[in-house]
Amino acid sequence: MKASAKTSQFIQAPSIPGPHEGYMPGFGNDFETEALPGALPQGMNSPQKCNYGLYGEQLSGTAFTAPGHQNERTWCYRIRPSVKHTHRFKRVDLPYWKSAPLVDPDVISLGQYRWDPVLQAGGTTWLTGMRTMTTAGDVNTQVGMAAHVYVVTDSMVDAYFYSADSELLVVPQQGRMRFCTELGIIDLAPQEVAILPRGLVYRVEVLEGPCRGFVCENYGQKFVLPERGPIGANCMANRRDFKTPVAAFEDREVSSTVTVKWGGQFHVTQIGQSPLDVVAWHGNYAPVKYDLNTYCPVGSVLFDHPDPSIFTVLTAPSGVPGTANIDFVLFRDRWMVAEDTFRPPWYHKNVMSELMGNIHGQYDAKPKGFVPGGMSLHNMMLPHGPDRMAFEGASNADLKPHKLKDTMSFMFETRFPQHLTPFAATEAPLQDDYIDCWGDMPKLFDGTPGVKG
Ligand SMILES: O=C(O)Cc1cc(O)ccc1O
Ligand SMILES: [Fe+2]
Repeated sequence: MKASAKTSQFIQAPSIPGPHEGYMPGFGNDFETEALPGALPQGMNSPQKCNYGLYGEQLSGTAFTAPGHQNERTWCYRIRPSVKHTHRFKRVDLPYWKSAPLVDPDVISLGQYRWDPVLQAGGTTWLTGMRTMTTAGDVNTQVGMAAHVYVVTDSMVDAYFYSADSELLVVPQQGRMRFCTELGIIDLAPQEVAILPRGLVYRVEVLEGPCRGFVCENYGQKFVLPERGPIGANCMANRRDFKTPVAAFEDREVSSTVTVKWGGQFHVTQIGQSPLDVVAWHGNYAPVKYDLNTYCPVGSVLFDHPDPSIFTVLTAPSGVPGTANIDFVLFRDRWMVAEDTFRPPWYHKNVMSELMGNIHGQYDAKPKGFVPGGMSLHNMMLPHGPDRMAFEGASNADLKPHKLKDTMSFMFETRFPQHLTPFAATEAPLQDDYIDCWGDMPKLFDGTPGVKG
């Protein structure tokens, strides 16, 4: 695949190996990083004059008075204050990037749905290539989420974006992208994920295209690591495997645009320079990436299939304990060892809504039809489970230890019903025959005791 033009023009301290290699480990740590020596004030946030003539500016990710363990903010030392970047807005239309609430009377959302991978002609950027599949909750009251699929072929050139509405969890499935952000650079490939915090300005470059993947747009409280409970201090996602970029900045005076998502609408402003001009920063509100292959799955070691919450990578709380606004759940390669057990996911009806995407390989409950790049939706209280082929295979399998190889799928699970967008219902490659995968499930019951089928 052809690499698109690269536009990164960052300046970093000579000791830092290179934009794509400079990351700091930890989740929610208090980091400090500077791209020029001495740019970061020590012992205080607001000196009368900052070194290098920089401006000090705070980015508040939570309310000032949020409890200490949730309070997130970052102090930026930048060439210009952000207010010089973003004013005099004009409304722009990005017709495929939708926000909740969006309940189209012509669209039926209840049901079991599955889509083939979305394909698109070229010429799309991070903004124009975003296609909303479902929305849930309400962007204005900051509850719920949207699930998107993107196809991106072109880099954003002198064009920048931020979402005031949401943090974005990015799950690439194909291609490689670079997120050039105010706080540093994240390179992202399939089987990695990134979180772009609410309010953070960035542009997206295509390193190897076309790029396709999924985005969970979280309108609510930020993603955190789930409680491990009796599992203890280790396994599942470990904090040190999350990587936050070191400071990197651009000092470029060139006519540019900043597009802002705010209240479900998009607005653009024209500026005369790159807004990625943060030379140094410290704080705990920052973008992060995570390699899904570092996720240490814990599962059944004797019998039965535990609830999939055992595979939660990240959870965005809703305010109701244990009932997430969003859980991000990973089904990766692992050993299946349970004895005398139907090993795939059980048949299920759920108060939560389950949107799944396939990143790589085959999913055990759906050996056919749920392909990499594809998505499925099993909405609130809509039954689902293994298809006939998976049921028959697993009911008759020789239950020796078996490794599920070449498999990586995920779930965005929300407590709110997910509403299909018109794009998901009509333009996207919806599989009309999806529910037929259960249509010919045989009746095995014949009134007599004993094992059947
Ligand atoms: O395949 C699914 O739809 C998700 C799922 C996974 C699992 O391990 C148990 C139940 C369930 O619905
Ligand atoms: Fe389920």
